[in-house]
Amino acid sequence: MKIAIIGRGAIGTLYGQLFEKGHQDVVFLVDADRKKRYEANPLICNGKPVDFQYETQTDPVDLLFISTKYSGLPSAIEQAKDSIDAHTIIVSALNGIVSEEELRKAFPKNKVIRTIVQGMDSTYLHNQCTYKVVGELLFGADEKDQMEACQCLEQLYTSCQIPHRWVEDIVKEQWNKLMLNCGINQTCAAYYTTYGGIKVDGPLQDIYMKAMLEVKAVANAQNIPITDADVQHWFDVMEPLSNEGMPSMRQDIIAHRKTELALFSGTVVPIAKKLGIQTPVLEDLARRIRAIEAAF
Ligand SMILES: NC(=O)C1=CN([C@@H]2O[C@H](COP(=O)(O)OP(=O)(O)OC[C@H]3O[C@@H](n4cnc5c(N)ncnc54)[C@H](OP(=O)(O)O)[C@@H]3O)[C@@H](O)[C@H]2O)C=CC1
Ligand SMILES: CC(C)(CO)C(=O)C(=O)O
Repeated sequence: MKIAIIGRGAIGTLYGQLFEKGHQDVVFLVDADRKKRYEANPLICNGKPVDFQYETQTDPVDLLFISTKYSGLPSAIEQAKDSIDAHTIIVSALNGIVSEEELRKAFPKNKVIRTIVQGMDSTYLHNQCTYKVVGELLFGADEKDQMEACQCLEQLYTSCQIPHRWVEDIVKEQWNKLMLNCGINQTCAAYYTTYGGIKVDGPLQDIYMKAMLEVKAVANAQNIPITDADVQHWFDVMEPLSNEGMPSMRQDIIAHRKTELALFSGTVVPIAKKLGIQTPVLEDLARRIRAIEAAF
């Protein structure tokens, strides 16, 4: 399969390597400046140089895999235009639920398959990527005409030995992950804390919990069946994480990068308002994060 990846950071590097190990034809689509920069400074992954191929444009690919942060999505869409055609399947590894919607608007002839990547410990900073745990990829159809594309992805991920699950209800799974991100990412970011700070009983854990429950209420009002057991599950998943670890949004704040707030409270609060649901905790977290960003 010919695969183009846009976004050579923690996630793009990890999946680029897995696709290449699975003998796929992988190219990273980049603008001219990045091409120059990437070719001059080899990427180091887990201590070894990685020789990816970088192009500004290529013949239409079978799969377009987008792994920029949300702030890079508009330029990734522009970048992709000349390297896809109607047969190209599009996958977005971005957190949240809106990147697929934006990609469907930009590329109405293509199958954009809802996807979640999770559980990896990949980090990327200054041309260095490290990971030990590859995590897993969840995907699924939210419309009937996506079955053929899902079958194609199932074969690809299996042949590349990429841990994956083709799930029945991908919309529910995406809201479930969104609930975690709205809670843990935003609380750690707004209150300058790590996983350790929200694992102990106290006001921060309360905020984390209340933010998740607000997302659950918004999901349930749209008949998306998130349960209390799903909320509890995230508490159990987060428990063994190291106290010093921190979610991506807190890392963005430390690095003075624009956060992905638009994917979290920025997505849920407007939906809640339309449904007449109160979301005071999500709104307060958003205010705090905007204030931190404004002071960069
Ligand atoms: N990291 C993780 O463990 C997880 C991440 N996610 C989600 O996955 C997404 C990607 O995250 P992550 O990999 O951590 O992000 P990174 O910041 O590590 O990587 C994003 C990369 O995208 C590149 N980029 C931005 N715009 C363009 C463009 N127009 N053309 C080409 N490249 C571009 C940047 O390149 P440059 O460096 O040259 O500016 C950057 O290296 C996010 O939505 C994140 O929330 C989800 C689950 C886990
Ligand atoms: C699951 C979690 C919280 C892992 O840190 C994540 O998705 C993120 O950091 O963005």
